Amino acid sequence: MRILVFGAGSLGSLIGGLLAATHDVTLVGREPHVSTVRDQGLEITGEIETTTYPDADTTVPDSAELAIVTVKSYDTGEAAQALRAADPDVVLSLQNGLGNEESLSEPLDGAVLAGTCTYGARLVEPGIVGCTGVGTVTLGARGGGDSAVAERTAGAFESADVDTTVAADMPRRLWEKLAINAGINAITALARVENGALAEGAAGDVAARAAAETARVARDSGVELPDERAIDRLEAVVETTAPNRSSMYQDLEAGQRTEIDAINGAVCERASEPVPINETLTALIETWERGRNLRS
Ligand SMILES: NC(=O)C1=CN([C@@H]2O[C@H](COP(=O)(O)OP(=O)(O)OC[C@H]3O[C@@H](n4cnc5c(N)ncnc54)[C@H](O)[C@@H]3O)[C@@H](O)[C@H]2O)C=CC1
Ligand SMILES: CC(C)(CO)C(=O)C(=O)O
Repeated sequence: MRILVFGAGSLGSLIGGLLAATHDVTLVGREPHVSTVRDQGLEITGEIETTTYPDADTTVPDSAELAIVTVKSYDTGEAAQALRAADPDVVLSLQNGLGNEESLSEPLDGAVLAGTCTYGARLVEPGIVGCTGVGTVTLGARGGGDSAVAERTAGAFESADVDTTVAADMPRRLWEKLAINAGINAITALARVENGALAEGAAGDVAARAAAETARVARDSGVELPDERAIDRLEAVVETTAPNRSSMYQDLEAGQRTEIDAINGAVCERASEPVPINETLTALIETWERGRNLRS
């Protein structure tokens, strides 16, 4: 399959690098990473050790069967505009947060699939990406239901040994992942603690309330997600990722913009009643970003 990965940072390089073992892959990213990959191949280290040879460029090729989007959520609009030149048959977002599929489907004609990914990735240096956790890609029709396009796409991932599940309930799965990120990311970033610090105590209670608020907004949006399920999933991820620094904590440490708008901000935006925990977390992270001139 001719695949383009838009956003060859940590996750895009890992997934694109793995897919390049059996597919014709182009990584679209920034210098000096793309030149290094073109000249020397992409080295994957950590829990998976291999080198593959995707093509790499700073602009999109003129066609693609599948475009996988792995930019940060605040860059999705720009990615969608850039992808118009490739006119991909199918577009798949593996990003965190809510709203990415909507931003992609507006300017693009191809089918847009929703996805989540529990692989862990970190760009170590140009040409080298670390796999910090072997996980699963879950994908399916963005509105839910069966999808032959999703089955074909999953087949392409499986043929490259990327563990993949096709789900007929992607809206619920996106909200479930959102509840986990809404509970963990901003709190660990503000308190400068690893995920495991939320296993007990006051911060853990606040995280559970953020996840429960998210579940309530999901139900108001027509997605069946009980509070208990959202909190159970949150607690399970806190336990399995206990030593991790959340992506938002890492963004704050690096002085970079966060995905707050697509996580806690997305809960606030869709809420028809007050969601005080999500509102507070959003306001605090936004204030930090403004102080750093990271948002207008
Ligand atoms: N890193 C991880 O382990 C995981 C990340 N995610 C999600 O995946 C998404 C991406 O995360 P990361 O890979 O960590 O971020 P990242 O910042 O490492 O990668 C994004 C890359 O996109 C590139 N990019 C942005 N706009 C571009 C443009 N117009 N042209 C070319 N390149 C462009 C950036 O330069 C950057 O290298 C986020 O939504 C994140 O929450 C989800 C699961 C795991
Ligand atoms: C699941 C979790 C919270 C793992 O750290 C994550 O997705 C993130 O950090 O963005």
